[in-house]
Amino acid sequence: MTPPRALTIAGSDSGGGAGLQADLRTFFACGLHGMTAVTAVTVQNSVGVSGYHVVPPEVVAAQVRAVVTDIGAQAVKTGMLATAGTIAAVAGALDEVDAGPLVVDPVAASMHGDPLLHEEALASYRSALFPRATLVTPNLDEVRLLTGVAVTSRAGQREAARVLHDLGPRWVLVKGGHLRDDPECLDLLYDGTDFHEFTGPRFATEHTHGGGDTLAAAITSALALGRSVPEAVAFGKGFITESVRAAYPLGRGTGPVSPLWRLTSPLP
Ligand SMILES: Nc1ncnc2c1ncn2[C@@H]1O[C@H](COP(=O)(O)OP(=O)(O)O)[C@@H](O)[C@H]1O
Ligand SMILES: Cc1ncc(COP(=O)(O)OP(=O)(O)O)c(N)n1
Repeated sequence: MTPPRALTIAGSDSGGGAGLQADLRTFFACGLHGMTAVTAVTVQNSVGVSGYHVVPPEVVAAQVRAVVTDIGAQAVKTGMLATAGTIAAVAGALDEVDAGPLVVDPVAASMHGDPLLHEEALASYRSALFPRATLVTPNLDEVRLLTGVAVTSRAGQREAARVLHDLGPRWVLVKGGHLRDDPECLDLLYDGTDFHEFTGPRFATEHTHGGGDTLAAAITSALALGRSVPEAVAFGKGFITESVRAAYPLGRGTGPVSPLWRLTSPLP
């Protein structure tokens, strides 16, 4: 039987921990057929990102059209989009096709602080992509860049969610992984009226590379399977919690979260 399909529009992480590699692993672990529109090729390992090459925006848009018009998609996720030109091309291509709910993870930098987005592209996120999004999933650094709101508490997450929702997305998920003094990890979902809190344990690990990608890809998977946004976020939160629990060290630096916890044991 043909499984449901999801598309990620994202950059490649040569180290395999984040970006489209994390998205594909997650789609696969959730039982979906995953597809990619590659936006950038990063030179990346467990220590950081030493450079990246941007794929021409028209090639990104062509990848989106090629897979959605032939194979079809029940949901789409965006990750590293890198430039204002790519954001405009992605918005234009998604307007031409029916690809289901759109989850926008507005990736701005790696967890090591290496920039993955041109500064002028922040305005394009606000004007071109957020109004089209079913859900946006910023971390607290991205919240500050996009809104100017510096979140230091759970109350601050609510304030930021209100400001982000005014930019046009149907739903906002303000992730709380960076509130390191909070003994739990609270992710806050907002639809302009009601707040929904999703809380999980905070594990004492530095190996959280690809965590934001994995959460957003798990939510995208559940949306592709027809779940509502609150149901999909509840699924995603459970999925990322187990993926952080299963994270492993890699190389000299930071290891990835592991969506593979959901699979059966490896080959004998
Ligand atoms: N140490 C941790 N233990 C458990 N969950 C975590 C931990 N760090 C982050 N998370 C969860 O991983 C997801 C992504 O977290 P966050 O760090 O906020 O965003 P990003 O990975 O995009 O920087 C969120 O669901 C967050 O609550
Ligand atoms: C190609 C690419 N896309 C996204 C990221 C961000 O991953 P990471 O640094 O682990 O941050 P979160 O996934 O936790 O938001 C990346 N490094 N490379």
